Amino acid sequence: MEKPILEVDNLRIRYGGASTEAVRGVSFTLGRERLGIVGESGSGKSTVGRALLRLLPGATITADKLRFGDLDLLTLSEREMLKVRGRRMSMILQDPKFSLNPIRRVGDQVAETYLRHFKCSKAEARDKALTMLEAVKIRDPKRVYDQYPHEISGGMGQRVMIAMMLLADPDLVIADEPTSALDVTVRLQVLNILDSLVRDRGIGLIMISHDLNLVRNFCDRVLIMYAGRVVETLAARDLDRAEHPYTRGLLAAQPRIGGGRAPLAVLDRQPEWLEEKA
Ligand SMILES: Nc1ncnc2c1ncn2[C@@H]1O[C@H](COP(=O)(O)OP(=O)(O)OP(=O)(O)O)[C@@H](O)[C@H]1O
Repeated sequence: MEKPILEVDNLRIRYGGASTEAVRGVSFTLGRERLGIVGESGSGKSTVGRALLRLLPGATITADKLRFGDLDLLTLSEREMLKVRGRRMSMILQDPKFSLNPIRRVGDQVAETYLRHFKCSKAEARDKALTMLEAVKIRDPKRVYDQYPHEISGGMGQRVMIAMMLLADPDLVIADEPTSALDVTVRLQVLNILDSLVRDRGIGLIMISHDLNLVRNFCDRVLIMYAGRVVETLAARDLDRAEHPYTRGLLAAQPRIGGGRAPLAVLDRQPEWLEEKA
């Protein structure tokens, strides 16, 4: 069997000063696949994603295992972590506006990412950046290269972020609600690009989302998180056969087109869902 890209065992995260853990014993492995993490707001999805990149200043992260390829993410020095972040492991966030520097041209920011990771001339980095903008289906890459972030649309911005990430050729991409700020057509384009990364480049992709329909259609497997723990893991195609009452509740709370005017189900939470061994 192929070695997993990521192995997470009993991951626990406590924000400084918090009385309870935000993540309570999460375990999963990731191969060259699309893994969805879903759950309501505050269930700990983003905290898990950021912990993998060790982007949680002030939080305490413990685990029985937190391995990324041959690296132990728990013991890696910050200096070594700098080589991993953005190079071997990347994150795409919901809104590219917060990730791009507003006062620098888009293309220069992409080229700079390449210069940061690889030794080459500025002209080579520019060529590489243009190739990558083209690879993410930006039609006029030379024009976009010279634009500022406020001059491009959200969908274009998201593709620029993906281009930046691709330059480094990562093994793992964590996409945190990457399409929720996009309209449906652009959303599909961005999903297609992410999908081809998994199929053509063999990366592992973690897709953090609120959207059960999205993960059902896009992912291979899904982790359902509730109050900091994984309550259920299942193949995306089996989502409708989920057994945990929380997952069933989430599914029942999805609005359906053509579903008539019946009131939406309200999730009735049970105290035992909070217990570590459900
Ligand atoms: N920087 C922080 N400091 C303290 N507590 C935090 C911080 N970030 C998140 N939390 C807490 O950790 C818990 C998990 O939050 P997290 O953002 O991971 O959830 P989420 O499932 O990703 O939610 P959302 O879908 O709204 O992004 C929440 O209780 C949240 O209030």
